[in-house]
Amino acid sequence: MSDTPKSLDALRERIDAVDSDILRLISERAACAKRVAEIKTQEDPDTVFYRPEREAQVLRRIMALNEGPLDAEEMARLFREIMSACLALEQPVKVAYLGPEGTFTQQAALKHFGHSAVSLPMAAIDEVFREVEAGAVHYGVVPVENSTEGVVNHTLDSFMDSSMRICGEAVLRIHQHLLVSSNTRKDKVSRIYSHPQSFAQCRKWLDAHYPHAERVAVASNAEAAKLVKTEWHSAAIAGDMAAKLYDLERIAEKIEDSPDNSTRFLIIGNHDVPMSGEDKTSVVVAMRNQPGALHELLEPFHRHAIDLTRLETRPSRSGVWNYVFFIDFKGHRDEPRVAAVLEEVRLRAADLKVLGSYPMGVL
Ligand SMILES: C=C(O[C@@H]1C=C(C(=O)O)C=C[C@H]1O)C(=O)O
Repeated sequence: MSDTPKSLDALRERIDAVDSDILRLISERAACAKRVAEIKTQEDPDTVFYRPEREAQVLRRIMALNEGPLDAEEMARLFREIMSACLALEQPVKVAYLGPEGTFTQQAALKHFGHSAVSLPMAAIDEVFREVEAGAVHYGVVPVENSTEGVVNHTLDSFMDSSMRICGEAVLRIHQHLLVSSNTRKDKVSRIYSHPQSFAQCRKWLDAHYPHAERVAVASNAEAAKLVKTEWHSAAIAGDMAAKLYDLERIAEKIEDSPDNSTRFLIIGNHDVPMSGEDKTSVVVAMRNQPGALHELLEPFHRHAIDLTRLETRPSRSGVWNYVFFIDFKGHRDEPRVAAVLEEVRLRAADLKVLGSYPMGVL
């Protein structure tokens, strides 16, 4: 900016003027979003205002237009919050997540929907599914895979019995910290609480730094953080949200063994999402138990040059030696190429369920 003023007073004056512009523009944007909501209501009185594909497009556009000095992700996060606030004017999105409060899943929910969403903690993954199914909330957020520890089987299994659709995904970088309370004797830590996944993600660090401490697995990191408050010889492994919520001190930060430790979460809802331009599709397929079944299943994807992003095998609950495959791939079910593959797979499979086509995670 060549016309940036030089003195402190002049710069502050300039910032005030820019803030007035930002304020006016955000208000103008909010008024437009309100008007969109009115039009949607006229078209369908029971409409859900939130549109995952449109929000993904807005964020991608902002990231592409951004020229700095803020980086594109930081800018998109700001716009994420503006959209969240605009939407809440009409109807805050209600989201159930795998709780308790302070878990990484809550962090993922707020990252995806913004802080104006109403987030409600559930005690178990199937409860999240049930809340969405019952219409008590608009969406649910559940973890599905971690880059270090692999798949969350419980989430995949829940899809087998449910008619819920996948409406989005969110990927979160996971940083684990060793936390203590103000009562803890830091030199006397003999017990560490955490969720089994977190222990697994920090195994080498723990072996090196606390080889003799007892490791006690609990239902969530937030639960671990809570327990530490009551014991002078205990510490917990958990993330930032739990540390803040329970007012704990980090005595060691980012103790995960892998520097790019991340977890993928799925947004579940009860409707199909239109194309956003960069989408993924998730399906579950049951194959007849015969030689070459997996090859037969994957061949159409290869022939149509469809990019598989994940393949998981789970034992089917019906029949001892039958397997089901969870497959994620790039593309939307409304694209002719994807529709053609799905049709071929349907003919070869004992059963095919499309869990959803949804925008690839933006943030
Ligand atoms: C304004 C709309 O409704 C909601 C708000 C959006 C926004 O603030 O940009 C985007 C999509 C919807 O979640 C819309 O559909 O365009």
